[in-house]
Amino acid sequence: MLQAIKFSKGNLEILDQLQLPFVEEYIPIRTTEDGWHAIKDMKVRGAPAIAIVAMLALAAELTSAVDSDKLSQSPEEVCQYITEKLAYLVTSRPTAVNLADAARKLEAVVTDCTKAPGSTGHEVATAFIKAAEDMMGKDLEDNKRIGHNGAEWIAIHAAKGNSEVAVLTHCNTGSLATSGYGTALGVVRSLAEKNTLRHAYCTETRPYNQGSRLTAFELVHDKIPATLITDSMAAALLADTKVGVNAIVVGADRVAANGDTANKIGTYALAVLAKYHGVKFLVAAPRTTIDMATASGKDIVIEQRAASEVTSIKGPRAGSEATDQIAIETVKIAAPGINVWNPAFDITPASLIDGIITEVGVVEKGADEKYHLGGLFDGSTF
Ligand SMILES: CSC[C@H]1O[C@H](OP(=O)(O)O)[C@H](O)[C@@H]1O
Repeated sequence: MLQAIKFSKGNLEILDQLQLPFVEEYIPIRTTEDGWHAIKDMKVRGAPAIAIVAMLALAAELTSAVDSDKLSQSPEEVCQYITEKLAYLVTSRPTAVNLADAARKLEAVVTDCTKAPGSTGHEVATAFIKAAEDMMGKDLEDNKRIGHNGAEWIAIHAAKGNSEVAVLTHCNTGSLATSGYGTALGVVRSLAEKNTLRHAYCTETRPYNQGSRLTAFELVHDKIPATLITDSMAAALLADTKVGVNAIVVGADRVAANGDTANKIGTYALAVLAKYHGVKFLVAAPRTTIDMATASGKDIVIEQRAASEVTSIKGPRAGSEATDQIAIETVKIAAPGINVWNPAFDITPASLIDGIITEVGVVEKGADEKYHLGGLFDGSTF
């Protein structure tokens, strides 16, 4: 399986996603500053992946101190250090909730450890490192459950009697956006594993091109029958009855308590198209992406990114050989001087979402046409 993140014996490496799919290079992340910049620069991206890399960057830093016996600070001092570093890491990207959720949970772990009678600074640091590693393992387990739950739901509610389905996905939500397998792309993988996938379609996802560079890379790697389309082709694809798209499955960066969902820019447009064409629209996300503290989509901060991501594009020169030394070049593609708007995400209202696929099950709206997501956390839904 493709691995965006490798963590072993305190050493963290990430696959530099700015160079994919043409160059596969793992780069070391040794400090929280390395982690912050890798997330900000989108060398690693994807809501779950940025949370995992942020926590493991701090874990790598602490491992270095623990292993070299430099950690002489008191439990309180180590806890304070971790708290400050977590607050710094959370500033790297604002929209995805997973990062803030992970920081909150792991801060609670170290706070509890600090309060334990006779605890040491070493034990507080070690508790953090273990919790960060455990988080990565749980994400992979959750993704496989999301994949299964989504594939089962689609077979029942979207296949329209067909034994195989065609699905469209947006952005990258696979092994390159998580600890492995993926969320929405995990549903595609599960459909393929169950031999119920007729074809997968992926959008290029301008301007960062997570779809054409990353999702297409994963689908080709896994030999899943798939076709790349430009974002502007989605409407024509849904209108094509010969293709017969059964469902659109996307990921999420933050699902608000009412089900409104922040996801990659272009998601909202796909949801409107799905509603118009009677195609099921599904959001796939672990519960770590569901933010019960945010009431609705209007309360979600949308990250604005640099104009250069729209006015230029990166890749190897056409015709250059696929070698390890391939040169990634930058090409300008917009008129100098034009203003640019580059929101990284948009909000899809819950009214356009037919189901939210989680690791514990697929949530649908109640008789009141509203999502009641609290039951995902107290066990009352599933
Ligand atoms: C499972 S990835 C979730 C989500 O994160 C991506 O955003 P980005 O590539 O900017 O980090 C995209 O919105 C995915 O759907």
